[in-house]
Amino acid sequence: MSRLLELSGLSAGYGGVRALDGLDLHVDEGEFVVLLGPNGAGKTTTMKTVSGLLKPNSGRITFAGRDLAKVPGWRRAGLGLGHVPEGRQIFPEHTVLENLALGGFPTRHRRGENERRRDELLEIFPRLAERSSQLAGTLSGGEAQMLAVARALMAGPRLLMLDEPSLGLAPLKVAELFGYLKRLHAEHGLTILLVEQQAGTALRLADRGYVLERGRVVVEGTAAELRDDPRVQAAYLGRLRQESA
Ligand SMILES: Nc1ncnc2c1ncn2[C@@H]1O[C@H](COP(=O)(O)OP(=O)(O)OP(=O)(O)O)[C@@H](O)[C@H]1O
Repeated sequence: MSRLLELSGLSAGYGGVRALDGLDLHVDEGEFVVLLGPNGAGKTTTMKTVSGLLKPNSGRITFAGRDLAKVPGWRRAGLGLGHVPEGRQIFPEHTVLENLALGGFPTRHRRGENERRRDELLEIFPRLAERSSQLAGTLSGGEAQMLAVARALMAGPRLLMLDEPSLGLAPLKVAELFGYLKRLHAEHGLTILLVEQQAGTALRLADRGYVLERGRVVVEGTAAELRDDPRVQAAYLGRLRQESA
């Protein structure tokens, strides 16, 4: 498996707040990797520095063999970096189809390619097909989250980063959304980096994971290793039990 994303010695922060403190992690092509950790550990900040929303203070981000230091944020989607940020950020005044069309914008595909991709995504997310002309602002939370994921996929990313997509969703909707992610990974070979508070669910889907604390990696391993790790169990056991109940 070839290395798709690599962060080495990454430090970043907000004014005087140090959010990432020498972070090292990687995602290989075709992997499903999860980032776990308590509130404020630096998970969202990690994604923001990768997508270019926040400039790191030091360290290096390499994507598909390319140092991202000199690649501005707005060009990173075109390189194959898809980011579904916390809070979805779809365009509420536009329809489902218009949101999808805007998602295809960063990559200049051949004529017809965006339409083909859109139709494929509407097949994967039939609920969006049923609501194709509905305004995005009137979708339910679960539908809006699916639209945010589908919109990011319109650009044909090599890596899809998702920041707590389960936030605010009812358990059944979380299961449905994660079912789609699993399928996109298993059947379409999509590489995924997922930030998730629901550790048990995330570790059932992922190949590998990292636990962050205070901007550093404190545990890393395969999903099975993380599930068996006493530190992960101590931090997440209640949640793991709850989720598997
Ligand atoms: N815009 C900001 N201004 C100042 N400090 C910030 C800002 N965003 C995040 N921080 C701080 O940076 C640290 C890391 O935050 P981050 O959002 O990356 O954590 P997280 O692991 O994603 O947390 P959560 O699980 O609560 O979303 C925290 O201490 C947070 O308070």
